[in-house]
Amino acid sequence: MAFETINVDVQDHVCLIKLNRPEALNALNTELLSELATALEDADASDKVRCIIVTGSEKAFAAGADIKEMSEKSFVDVYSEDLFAKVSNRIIGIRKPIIAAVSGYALGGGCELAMMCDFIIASDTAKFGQPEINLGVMPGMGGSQRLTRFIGKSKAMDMNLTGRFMEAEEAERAGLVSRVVPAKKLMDEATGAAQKIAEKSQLSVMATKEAVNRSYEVPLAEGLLYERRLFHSLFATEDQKEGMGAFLEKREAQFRDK
Ligand SMILES: CC(C)(O)CC(=O)SCCNC(=O)CCNC(=O)[C@H](O)C(C)(C)COP(=O)(O)OP(=O)(O)OC[C@H]1O[C@@H](n2cnc3c(N)ncnc32)[C@H](O)[C@@H]1OP(=O)(O)O
Repeated sequence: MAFETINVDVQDHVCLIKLNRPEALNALNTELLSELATALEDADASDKVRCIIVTGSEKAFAAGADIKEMSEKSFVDVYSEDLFAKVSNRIIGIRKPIIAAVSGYALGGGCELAMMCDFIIASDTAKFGQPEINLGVMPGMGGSQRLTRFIGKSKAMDMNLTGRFMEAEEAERAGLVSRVVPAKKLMDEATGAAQKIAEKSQLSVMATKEAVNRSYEVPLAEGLLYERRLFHSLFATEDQKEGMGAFLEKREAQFRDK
């Protein structure tokens, strides 16, 4: 499928989705959000893809929702369309792992998009923020909820209420970002991580993603039970026999996703 606002490339089982509206710092308009969700769903359904990377440009992962597009909307428009919720639900429904490779600005919806991915690898130039407060609104795609769970109330309040940007190093310390690397090495680092994931059994990868995400939704006892059930269920797979057998035989495992 041909897309106008994103580029999609699949190599070695890794699908790279690059946001491509440089003239607007990858501002998330309706077209881009819809193309992104479609590309993610395509990758999720493809046998050729085992891990997904979402990235932007060196200057901007995404500078937020498209303010030009939003500026004329009324309550009735945004309430009826509910665009951000619809797109968010499509993104969080993806079962394969998604890495956000963030360089430059990840603001508003850009920061929220990165947080919907499974983990964030940032370049040392990355800047995260929820500056919606400066526009007379507030986050509408998870910035008041996910950010608070990721970095705690105090920092989330600070970012949401002052609209300040958080540099990569602080974001790593706060737990928003898993690794920070020099800008030039960002894509190598993200691709390396994606390839590592792509070598594992898809069954244990998907179950692990499901279990970690579950921890944000349910009390600990329920989460632990969910984890245990998934752990037990993996013993019904050939990949469990292969993984443990390979360890004992001191060889590389050859997973078949069965
Ligand atoms: C999803 C929700 C519901 O949570 C809501 C949101 O996401 S609201 C949006 C939140 N984001 C912002 O408020 C950030 C807005 N952008 C900026 O503050 C600045 O552009 C910057 C700090 C990221 C970069 O500044 P600078 O280097 O000076 O570049 P600019 O000249 O400002 O931008 C270049 C070009 O891009 C356009 N642009 C940037 N961001 C957006 C945006 N979010 N929507 C639409 N267009 C955007 C900007 O207007 C410039 O275009 P031209 O004026 O040159 O045509």
